[in-house]
Amino acid sequence: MKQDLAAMKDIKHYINGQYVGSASGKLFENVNPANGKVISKVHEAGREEVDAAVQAAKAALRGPWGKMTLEQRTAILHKVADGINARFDEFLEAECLDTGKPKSLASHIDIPRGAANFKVFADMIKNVPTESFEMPTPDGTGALNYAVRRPKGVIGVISPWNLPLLLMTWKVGPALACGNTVVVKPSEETPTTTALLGEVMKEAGVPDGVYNVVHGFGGDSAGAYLTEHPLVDGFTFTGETGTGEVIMKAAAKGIRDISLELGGKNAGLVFADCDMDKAIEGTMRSAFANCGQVCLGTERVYVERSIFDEFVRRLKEAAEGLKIGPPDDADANMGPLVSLKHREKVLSYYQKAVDDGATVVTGGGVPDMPAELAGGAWVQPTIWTGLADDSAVVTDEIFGPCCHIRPFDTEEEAIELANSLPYGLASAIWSENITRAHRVAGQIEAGIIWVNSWFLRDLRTPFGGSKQSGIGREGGVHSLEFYTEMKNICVKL
Ligand SMILES: NC(=O)c1ccc[n+]([C@@H]2O[C@H](COP(=O)([O-])OP(=O)(O)OC[C@H]3O[C@@H](n4cnc5c(N)ncnc54)[C@H](O)[C@@H]3O)[C@@H](O)[C@H]2O)c1
Ligand SMILES: N/C(=C\C=C\C=O)C(=O)O
Repeated sequence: MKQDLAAMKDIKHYINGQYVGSASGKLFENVNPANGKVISKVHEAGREEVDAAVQAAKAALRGPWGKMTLEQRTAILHKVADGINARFDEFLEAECLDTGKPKSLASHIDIPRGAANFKVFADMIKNVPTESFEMPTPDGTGALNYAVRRPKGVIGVISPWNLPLLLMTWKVGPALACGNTVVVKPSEETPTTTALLGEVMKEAGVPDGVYNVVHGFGGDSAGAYLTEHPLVDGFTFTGETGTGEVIMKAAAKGIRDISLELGGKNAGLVFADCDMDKAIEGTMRSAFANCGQVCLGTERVYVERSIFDEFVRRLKEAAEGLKIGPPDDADANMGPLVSLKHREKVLSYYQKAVDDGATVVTGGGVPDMPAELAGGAWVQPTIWTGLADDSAVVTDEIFGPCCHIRPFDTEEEAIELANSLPYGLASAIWSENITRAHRVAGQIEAGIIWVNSWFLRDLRTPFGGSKQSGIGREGGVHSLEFYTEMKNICVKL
């Protein structure tokens, strides 16, 4: 059963505990974004494969998985986490081949969190209480109410390409901990680690049909077929806001619940009373980490006027100090974008910035790379100033290694600027005046606020976006709320 990575040249669906190809024989290419070379061929699921996966997931709810005790289920999820860690290097290699991200990044974030997401929720579900109420009744004997949690059923999981294993297991971990079964449709850009996880699930003792994977695209492909399937009981989606709208519409047919983690255009607020070293280090990571392909990243930086010139100069210095290179380059701290197609989008904004009159502080184009990497989706880390607040570069999510820096004069102005867009995902506030930091944090219209930090993650906390950045919260008990149905039982005494 064990397929090493080399065998993953032909990435099949994982349905009912088996790797299966598409009946249509339709395949698409999985390309290495660091050099443009084809890594593998991937089977594109038709309605037939998606139906087989959903039927397997439905049946598994009534099989051994549905009959297991909480202890048995959570013990298996710990084994899944151990299985990922036992094959750490394979997952690392697969993730970095698919995304081009530096191994130094994926080995600290993507893969460890891929395992942790199973352990955290296996432990959480064992310790979360429900509720009970005693009530009086006219005849004086009273009644007892108590609530119990039950799995929602078959969960459709649709995940993005920027943190493929992390963001997929951030959903699959709690979904399985709560006793559900899943059908996962990973991004067409990054299929491998989701496919590989099927082997780990099998080895850990996850019964067939509990974890299913179908590959393909969105509209008119596997993604849409999954959201249109009537036997799916709920959907959890992470991706672009526009895609979230489409999925929400599909979920409405049959009244299926949705959890949406969507796009953002996050603001960093840098006050003159900040610790400049911290603010530069944090803003540099939030603008350029993962080649700027992090939903929580900062693409808008608002800096108090008195320190504006110094901040711009130092962030320029930091950006120009980044080492751009392929995953195996131990010194690289920025890889390529995920695809040439995504690079076209990012470079169109680089051009738009110039057309709109921006000052290009640094970057704005494509770096010179060695011949063997010339086919990769490389871009320069880029900083702009001088754009109008309504420039598309300042209002649209670009999802690349770039940010626009704008001065402000008052706290009220900074808050108004931060809240000026329909997005509301995350924000970072840099100030050593803790009263001010708390005051400003309470007024920013976003789901996730960091003060003097960025991407510091406690997995028990509520994670999600406001406004057009999402619906619902993941993390801690908030995930359990989505992946279970609460049932109240009232007993007349
Ligand atoms: N809020 C968060 O936690 C979070 C985290 C990571 C990424 N994101 C967002 O994700 C986006 C980048 O990821 P992406 O480009 O993969 O997003 P995307 O919306 O293009 O695709 C995400 C997933 O949805 C699928 N999909 C696309 N159209 C579909 C349809 N009509 N029906 C069903 N499935 C469909 C894709 O195949 C992919 O698997 C950015 O906007 C980023 O902000 C948000
Ligand atoms: N959901 C999480 C990260 C999202 C990153 C977005 O690109 C997480 O850390 O749990």
